[in-house]
Amino acid sequence: MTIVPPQGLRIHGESGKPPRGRSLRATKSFAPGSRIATFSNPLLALPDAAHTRSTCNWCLRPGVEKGSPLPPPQNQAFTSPTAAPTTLSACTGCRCAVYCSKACQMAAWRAGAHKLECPALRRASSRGSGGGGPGAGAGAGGADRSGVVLPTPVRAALLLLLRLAAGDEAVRAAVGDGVLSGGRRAGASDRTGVDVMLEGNVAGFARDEAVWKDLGMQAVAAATYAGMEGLAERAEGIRELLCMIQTNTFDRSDPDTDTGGIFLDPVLAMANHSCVPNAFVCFSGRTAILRAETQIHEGDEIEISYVDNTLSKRERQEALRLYHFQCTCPRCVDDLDVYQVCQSSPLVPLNSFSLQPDLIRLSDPPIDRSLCRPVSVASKRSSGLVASPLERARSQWGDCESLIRAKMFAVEPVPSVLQDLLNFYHLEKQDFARALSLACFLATESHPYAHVAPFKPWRVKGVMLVASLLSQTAPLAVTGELAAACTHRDLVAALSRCDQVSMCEALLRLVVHYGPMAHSDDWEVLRSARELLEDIESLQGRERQSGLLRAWAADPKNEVGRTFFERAVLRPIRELASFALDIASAELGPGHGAVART
Ligand SMILES: C[S@@+](CC[C@H](N)C(=O)[O-])C[C@H]1O[C@@H](n2cnc3c(N)ncnc32)[C@H](O)[C@@H]1O
Repeated sequence: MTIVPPQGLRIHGESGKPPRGRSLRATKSFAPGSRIATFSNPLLALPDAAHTRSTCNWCLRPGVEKGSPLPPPQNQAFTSPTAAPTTLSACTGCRCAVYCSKACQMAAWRAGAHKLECPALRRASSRGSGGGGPGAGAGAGGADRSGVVLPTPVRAALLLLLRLAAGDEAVRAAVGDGVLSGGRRAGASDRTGVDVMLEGNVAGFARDEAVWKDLGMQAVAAATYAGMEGLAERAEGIRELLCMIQTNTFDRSDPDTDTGGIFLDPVLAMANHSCVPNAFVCFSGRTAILRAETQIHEGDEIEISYVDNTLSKRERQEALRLYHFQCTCPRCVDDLDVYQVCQSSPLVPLNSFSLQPDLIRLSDPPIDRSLCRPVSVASKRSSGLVASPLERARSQWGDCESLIRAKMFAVEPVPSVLQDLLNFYHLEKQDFARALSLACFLATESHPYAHVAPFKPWRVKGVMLVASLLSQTAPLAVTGELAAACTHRDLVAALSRCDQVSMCEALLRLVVHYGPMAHSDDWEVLRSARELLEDIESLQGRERQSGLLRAWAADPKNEVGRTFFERAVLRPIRELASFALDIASAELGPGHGAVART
């Protein structure tokens, strides 16, 4: 079995060799936003336990299981407005895995080893019904009448174990033979010339007693369901396998498109981490796409960020603990904030076609660090225990105040708190005008500094959200219903003065331009934008505005098009954004609930 890295990439270095083991290197240059490589034959691509019944277990498309009640309405900004939910049917053998078509079921049976997994899942259902089987406490999962849903790492280990025992060479190259025997793992490089044996950081995991114990329970569960129980050494080998899974598996969750799952490819797993990465990974079904974030030259190491790299140093280091290394990237060494990273980024000029085309402002932001005190508990993660987005936002508002005084709107937790409040207005209260004001603020004052490349998925999604909210407020403004739906009189008045349709069209043109670089041509967000743009283009009487916006999109320096964009799009977006902080302070600050009415 020869593992060949995709064209444009090679694996460099030796496993376990300080300071960072092997790495991925570019064998040619890549421009920002370009596709470096596609990985479409992964070792593992599975829904996580929470999504096992709401995702096709082969193509990973979200859907609804036959006979289940429809889920609550999705965030319409990110899903195609005309798309009907995909129907999923359960495998009649295990009653656990669900598929969107016979073709997917067949593919999973043959290529995805469901043939091996199905009897093991049946075994798990019969032992674990009631949720009490081995490993049931090791993560999400549990049993119901439809068959057991195993915790994600247990199912991943089970599948790899079964494939290994069946002589699967790709699995053997990645995890070695020792997993089955408990002995030292045999190197794959002896046979293939390319060492893709996955790093497990076993000693690092073993240092944490609680984690080690949990991995041990998961190993016993996987061995039991695989029918391999009994050998203590084997459970040790499987615990090592679980360490490899933890270290190398990507989380492909995206709450905006309702996807959740894991992905493992032994070549992509060779990419090391940096908090100022030059590449990023996105997922489309069973495929991972590696894209250049900055200009990459031949010979450069490809570095991705394993964690949300807009977080503070302390939070990034906390999130990186799972990987057992100390990050020495320039951002960590000098403890740079997102504004400092942005100021020195070579990507700033790309923003001339964006919602923040003022390049001087990006390079020299109008912030005052002296007004900012250290944030005490800023953590998106630790606040996850708080019940609702609104409560979470309220609990963190205190940490935002000094950052807001310093005008550092791109530093966490400000963007997360405003996003939570936006979601509250959008999805719970359906106050689209207030949600729109917050979305305009984030898209102009936070996202461009935190994600300098305008093709970064988070930026594109932020623009799409503004467009989608405008598509909801525009008809309400025409019928006069906006004032009834939103009590903020000045905001409603400002919105009524705007040419909302032109604003929406301009934003959709940005999404359609950057979407393929952010992700792929069949990205849900892009599909949604194209549909909406088609609807707008078919509207009568807008030929002049559409012509000007087309000219601006074709050449952002075009004088006439640019002037129209600035007057009809940018200026109103800034005006709508100007209400955002008052809205937030009225809703989240002391005496909250006294929502501004003027
Ligand atoms: C997904 S693997 C990456 C490939 C790995 N270097 C190898 O040889 O298998 C993740 C592991 O690589 C190492 N690693 C990744 N980024 C690193 C960095 N910036 N500095 C030091 N070690 C790093 C850590 O051991 C981490 O747990």
